[in-house]
Amino acid sequence: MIPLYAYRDNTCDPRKCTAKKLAQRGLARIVTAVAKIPRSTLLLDPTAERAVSPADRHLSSITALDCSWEVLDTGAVASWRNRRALPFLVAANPVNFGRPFRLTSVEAMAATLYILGEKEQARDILAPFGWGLRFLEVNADPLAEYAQAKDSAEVVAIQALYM
Ligand SMILES: C[S@@+](CC[C@H](N)C(=O)[O-])C[C@H]1O[C@@H](n2cnc3c(N)ncnc32)[C@H](O)[C@@H]1O
Repeated sequence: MIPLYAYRDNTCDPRKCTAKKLAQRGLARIVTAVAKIPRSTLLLDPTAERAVSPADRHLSSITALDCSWEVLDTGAVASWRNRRALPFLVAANPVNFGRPFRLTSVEAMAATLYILGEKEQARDILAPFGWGLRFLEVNADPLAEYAQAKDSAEVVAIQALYM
C-alpha cells in the first residue's frame, strides 16, 4: 500500500472534493501547507515534464494538488524533485467526463497506483464514488500498457498511440 496525500487550499467546492471524501474514509491524508508536502513524494503535477511510470515504484508516497483547476499554480512546488504528469487518460467523473488529462484527484491517484502496480488500492480508493470504477473501465487498455512500460520515455511513446 502506498500512502496518499492531498494538498488542499480550499479553492475547490468541498461538496464535490474527491480528496476530502478519501480523507473522511481514512484513505488519504490532507495537508494544508505546501511546506508539509513530503519532499520524497511523487507529486502529481499536470505541468511536469516527466510522466508517471513503473520506474517511480520506489517513491514513498503519492500527493495530489487538490485545488480548483482555475487557480492551479504549480510555481510553489517547482522545487519538488519528483513531479510527474499522467499520460493520456480520460476522465470518468461527471464534471469532465470523456475529457483527457483533466482528472479529479482520486482519478489521478488511482491511475498512478495502477501504473505503479497497486491495482487493488486503486480500486479501493475509487469504490466510494458512484462513477469511480468506471474510470478503470474506460481507461483499461492504456492503463494496462503504461503499467508494463519500463520508464517515463516508454510511457510517453505508448501515449502517442492513444492521442
Ligand atoms: C486541479 S485538482 C481538482 C480537484 C477536484 N476538485 C477534485 O475534487 O478531485 C486535480 C489534481 O489531480 C492531479 N491531476 C489531475 N490530472 C492530472 C494529470 N493529467 N497529470 C498529473 N496530475 C493530475 C493534480 O494533482 C491536480 O492538481
